Amino acid sequence: MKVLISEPIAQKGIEKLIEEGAIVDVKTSLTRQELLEVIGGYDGLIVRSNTMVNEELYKKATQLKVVGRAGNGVDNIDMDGATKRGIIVVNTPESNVVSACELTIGLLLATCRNIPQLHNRLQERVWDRSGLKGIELQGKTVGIVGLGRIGSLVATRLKSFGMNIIAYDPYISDTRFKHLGVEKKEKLADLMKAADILTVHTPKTEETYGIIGKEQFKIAKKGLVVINCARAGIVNEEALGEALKEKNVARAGIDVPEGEPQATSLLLDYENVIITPHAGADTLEAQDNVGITIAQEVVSALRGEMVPNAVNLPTLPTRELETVKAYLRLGETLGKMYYQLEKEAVEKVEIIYRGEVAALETSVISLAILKGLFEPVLKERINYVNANVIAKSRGVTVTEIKESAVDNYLTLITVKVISKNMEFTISGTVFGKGEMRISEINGYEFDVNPTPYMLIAENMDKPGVVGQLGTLLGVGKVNIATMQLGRKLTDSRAMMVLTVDSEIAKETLEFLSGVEGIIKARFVKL
Ligand SMILES: NC(=O)C1=CN([C@@H]2O[C@H](COP(=O)(O)OP(=O)(O)OC[C@H]3O[C@@H](n4cnc5c(N)ncnc54)[C@H](O)[C@@H]3O)[C@@H](O)[C@H]2O)C=CC1
Ligand SMILES: O=C(O)C(=O)COP(=O)(O)O
Repeated sequence: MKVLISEPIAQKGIEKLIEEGAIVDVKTSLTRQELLEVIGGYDGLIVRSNTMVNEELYKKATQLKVVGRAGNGVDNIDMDGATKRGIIVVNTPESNVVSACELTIGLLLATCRNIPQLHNRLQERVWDRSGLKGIELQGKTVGIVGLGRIGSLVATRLKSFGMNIIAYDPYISDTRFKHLGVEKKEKLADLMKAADILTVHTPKTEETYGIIGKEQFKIAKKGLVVINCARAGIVNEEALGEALKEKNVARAGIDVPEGEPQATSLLLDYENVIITPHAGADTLEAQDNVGITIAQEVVSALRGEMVPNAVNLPTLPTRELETVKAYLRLGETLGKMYYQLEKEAVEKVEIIYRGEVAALETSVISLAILKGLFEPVLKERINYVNANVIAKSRGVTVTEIKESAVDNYLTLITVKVISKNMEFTISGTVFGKGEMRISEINGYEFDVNPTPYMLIAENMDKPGVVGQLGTLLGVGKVNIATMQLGRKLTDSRAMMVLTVDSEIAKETLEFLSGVEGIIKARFVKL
C-alpha cells in the first residue's frame, strides 16, 4: 500500500496510515509536473482542495486504486474518470463541517462589524471608529442557499442571534425545513428579495456555478451582505464586484476567492470585503478528524473493503454498513461461484433479496455479487466502484427483486445467473454475528459454511461414487473438512459440496472427473 500525500494533512492521519502498514510519502510541495512524474508508483493518493485529480493525472496513475479527499468538497476530482478506471474516491464529509460553519459565522460577524478593518487601524496606532459603523444580526433575515450539512448548522446557530432564517434548497424535504424551523423559499428569487444577509452552502456543480450573479443582485435588498464559505464561482465575483460598486451589496465575507491558491481575486481591492484563504476547515479539531478519518478510509479501500464515505458508490451510513457487511461477504461468495463452476458467458443476473435483507440498501450488496462474479475472470480489475460499469460494458443486465417473505429462512439472497444455454442459481443466508451459509445450488439444498477451498461436484445419485471421490482426494493428499450431499427426489443426479484444507491439483481434478458417475467436478477458491 504505497500512498502519496500531496497536500498537508494532520500528523495523526499520517501516523494512522503507517500504523496500518502503508508506505507513506508526504510530498506537499511537488510541482504539477513532478506530481505527474511520480504518481505512477502509488496505490493511493491523498489530496485536499488544491490538487486537480483529472484525466491528465489518471493517465499517469497506472496503479492508483483510491483517491482520498481529506475534506468535504470533491469538485477538484473528476469522478467519472475515477469510476471508469475502478478508482474509489473517498472523502470525510462530516469531519470539518463544524469548522466551516463556525468560519461562516465568524466571517459574517467580522463583515457586519468591520472587525479586521478596525483592528488594522488600531494596529497602525490609530484610534478611530469613524466610517466603520457595523450592523446587528438580531431581527435580520438570513437567506441560506443550500440547506445541507453546513447550511443547516449555520441555520441553527444563527437562530440564537434572533435572526429570521429562510432557505432555498429544492432537494431538501419540507419535513427537514420544518424540523430545522427554517422557512422554505421555493424560488431563489424570493429568497433574494427577502434576505438582508445571503450565505451560500451548496457544492460547486454545473447548476450552482454562478447561481448568484448579476440577476440576483439586481432584485436583492439594497445593502445586502454576502457570505461565501462554500466554493469560488458559486457567487460570481465580477457581478459581486459590480454590485459592491453600485452599493447594492454593502459588504461581503469570502473564504473561497477565485484564483486560489493564488491571491488574485478582484475582490481583494475592495475595503468592504473580508477575504480568508480557504481557511474554513483549518482548525486543529477538523484537521485531526479529517486526517484520521481519511487514513482509515484509504486503508480500507486499498484492502478492498467497503468504505462508508465512498463518493462514487451508493452511500451507506456507518451504522448500516456494519449490518450490510455480512451480506457483502455473502454476496461476493455467491457471485464467485459461477465462473468457477461454469464457462458460459453471463447474459443476465437476477438477484432476489428475501426477508430481512430486502429491507436494507441492497444496491451495494448487488455490487458485491457482481464483483465476486467477475473476479475469477478479471481478477483485481473489478471492484465495488466499477462493478456496474463493467457489467454494463459486457452486456450483462442486472435486475434486483425484493420480497419481504421467505420460507424457512429469516433472510435469503438468491443469485440467478442466466447465460445463453443455461440458468444457474445459488442462494445463501446470514445469521448470528455475520455467519454465512450456502443454502442452495441449482435447486440442490445445502447448509454449507463456505471456506477458502471447496470442491463442488455433480454426480449420478448411485452407490460407490462418493467413496471413489474420497479415495482419490486422499491419494491427491487433500484433506476433507466437511462434506454435504444435495439430492432432488425427482432427479437421478446429486451434488456434493466439500470443504477441503488445501488446493486441489489439476491432475487430481482430472482423475475425479474421470470417475464413472461423476458428471463434473470443480475446485472453487474463495
Ligand atoms: N470553506 C471551506 O473550507 C469548506 C467548504 N466546504 C464547502 O461547503 C459546501 C457545502 O458543504 P456541505 O454542507 O457539506 O454539503 P451538503 O452536500 O451537505 O449540502 C449541500 C446542499 O446544497 C444543496 N443544493 C445542491 N444544488 C443546489 C441548488 N442548485 N440550489 C440550492 N441548493 C442546492 C443540496 O441539496 C444540499 O442540501 C460545499 O461546497 C463544500 O465544498 C466544505 C467544508 C469546508
Ligand atoms: O473540505 C472542504 O470542502 C474544504 O473546502 C476544505 O478544503 P481544504 O481541505 O482546507 O483545502
